Amino acid sequence: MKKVEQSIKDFISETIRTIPDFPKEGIQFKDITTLLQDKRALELTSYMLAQPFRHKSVDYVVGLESRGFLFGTNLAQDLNAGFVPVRKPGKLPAKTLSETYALEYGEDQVEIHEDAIFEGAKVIIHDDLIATGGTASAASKLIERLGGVIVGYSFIIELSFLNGRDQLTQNVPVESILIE
Ligand SMILES: O=P(O)(O)OC[C@H]1O[C@H](OP(=O)(O)OP(=O)(O)O)[C@H](O)[C@@H]1O
Ligand SMILES: Nc1ncnc2[nH]cnc12
Repeated sequence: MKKVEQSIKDFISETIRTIPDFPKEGIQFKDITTLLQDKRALELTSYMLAQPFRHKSVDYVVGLESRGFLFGTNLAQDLNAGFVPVRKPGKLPAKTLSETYALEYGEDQVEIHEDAIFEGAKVIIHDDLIATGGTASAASKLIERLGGVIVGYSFIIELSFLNGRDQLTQNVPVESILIE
């Protein structure tokens, strides 16, 4: 990796704080609010998220509620794509598809508007963090049920010891700025 890229990663990493035992005992919670507060980290994170996909044709960036919304719309604009939210249950107003999944802590459900993407659309799934991969995998199923084609995954942080990437659609590039 280029030296400058590594120093950007080191800088971004330093702006993220780890909160022990939140929201449950044993979870080392990665808090990106401190990254968001820092205008340079904010700009560099946007830059680093877009970098691997700049020359790819992308129709939509799908952002996962809620922290996947923070950089998701910006990433969509950088890639000349639209933005589609995947939300927690009962939040989207029109007709939806749902998928249930297991979290690192607990269980949840995600939904997408059934008219959100067209058949054959090229989609990048973005979230702040991948842990077990349950959320991104459930979102992948929603997109594939709508006939979308996942062409990339984009995360700020990957907790690689949880092997979340094994849950994702195979043979699709997974781009994480920071791998722990
Ligand atoms: O890979 P997984 O094990 O599925 O975990 C990752 C998900 O967990 C966090 O979201 P959370 O459910 O805490 O919701 P929030 O973004 O609304 O805070 C994170 O932002 C990811 O969406
Ligand atoms: N350790 C963690 N930190 C922040 N968000 C998470 N979502 C799942 N696990 C997490």
